[in-house]
Amino acid sequence: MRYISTRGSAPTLDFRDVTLAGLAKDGGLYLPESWPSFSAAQIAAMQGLSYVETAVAVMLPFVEGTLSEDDLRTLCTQAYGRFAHAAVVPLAQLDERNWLLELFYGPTLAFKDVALQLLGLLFERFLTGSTQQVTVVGATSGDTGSAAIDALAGRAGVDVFMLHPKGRVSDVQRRQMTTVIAPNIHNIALEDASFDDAQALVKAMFNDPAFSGKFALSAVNSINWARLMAQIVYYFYAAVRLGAPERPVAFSVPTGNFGDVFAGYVAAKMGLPVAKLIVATNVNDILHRALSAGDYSQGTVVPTPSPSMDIQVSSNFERLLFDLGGRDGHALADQMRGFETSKAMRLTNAQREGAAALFASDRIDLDDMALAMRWACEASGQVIDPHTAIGLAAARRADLPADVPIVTLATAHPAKFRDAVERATGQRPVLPARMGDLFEREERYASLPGTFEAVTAYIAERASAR
Ligand SMILES: Cc1ncc(COP(=O)(O)O)c(C=O)c1O
Ligand SMILES: N[C@@H](CCOP(=O)(O)O)C(=O)O
Repeated sequence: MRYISTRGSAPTLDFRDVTLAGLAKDGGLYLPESWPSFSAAQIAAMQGLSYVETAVAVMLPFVEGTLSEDDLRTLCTQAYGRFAHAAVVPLAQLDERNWLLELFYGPTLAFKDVALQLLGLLFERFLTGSTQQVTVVGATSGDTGSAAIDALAGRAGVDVFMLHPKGRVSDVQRRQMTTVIAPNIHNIALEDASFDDAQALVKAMFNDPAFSGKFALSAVNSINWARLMAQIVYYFYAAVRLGAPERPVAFSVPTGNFGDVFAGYVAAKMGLPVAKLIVATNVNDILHRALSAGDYSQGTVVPTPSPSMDIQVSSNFERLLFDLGGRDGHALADQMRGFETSKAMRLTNAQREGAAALFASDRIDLDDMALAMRWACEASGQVIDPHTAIGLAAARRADLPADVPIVTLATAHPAKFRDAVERATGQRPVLPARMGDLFEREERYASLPGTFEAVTAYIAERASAR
């Protein structure tokens, strides 16, 4: 499989190089040059497969030419062996039509582990025995950072610099990052910054050829294709358990950077019968405005109890616009440059019509989020986190035929956001025993102004030039 950039002028890469590359050299995002597809019979054959075997079946076409089927199976067995549930990502039923896909049984209690546990092993595999060293620069609103740090701490050949907006992540999220004291892990709290500021800094570092070349930059955010590839798997895994390929299934996805739901789009492109992908945002609603009215314009980020979705520039939306717009990299590069200058953009008719065929969207405010948390408790005794609640609120008011099951992606364990959960439900979720002594551990991080100069100087002092 070869990978191409959304902006049409970066070199095409194989799976190994795309995994280590991060942002493409033309500022675009990589994606496969064509979508692999499965027949109904091949999807039916996934019924009854374990999570690991489903992962091998779904991901094999994407790694072709770089990893053998046995290599992929070994990596998936190791990655998903760390999950604290035999099903890896179990389904829980809420009522006749609503289901939760619980994606938070990994080491850091959020769906990011599903992809990052595998990505950590892929980095190790691709760097072991080579003289290549990489510097991972990442931006996080809490969950990517903790999952990436768990996956990469202590690994040879990789330094990690993780930027989070100071004071805008939960205490559990922050401690999961800042208490990992490994020589290759560097946490940076950006003062007076949002996640968007952190993400913009990461992209600026990639777009500075001198800096990115000198330090061999690499990415763990969902700009990295391998992140999304690993997330496609659970759409197949859930849908075949609920009757696919005979029965279409809808998914409601709490959304920020559009990575998780883009993986659902890819699953549909690969032949999975997806009735609808519901894009659920909090009040930081750029994606809802884009999908419902064609208006992709950046607002000011408002801090909410679902901090991981406090995002107003959704990186992976570019991948969707590219695919829906006929994969014209030069036209998309113009459109994205316009957005970068004016902070606003209109979707083309082709993009709007293409999106409307598969996507619905909703914006969930604080009251509706809290109502969904209380409903889940009352309907089935489930305590859910604020991000999952946003997905569930959107699922419950989606306009879909009554016989279509709706799977809400449960993206984080409620204990990661225990203050917000307690405020909404009166119940304080307890951190799983495997989180051990998180609140007793020493924290270590640097506080820096959110400027390119301050952050690159900090990285340059600590990362060795390659
Ligand atoms: C708990 C949680 N839910 C939902 C999201 C949104 O996912 P995405 O950015 O892939 O849209 C995130 C962060 O990305 C998250 O950490
Ligand atoms: N919600 C994310 C933000 C980064 O998104 P990513 O999927 O692009 O890594 C987080 O928790 O850090």
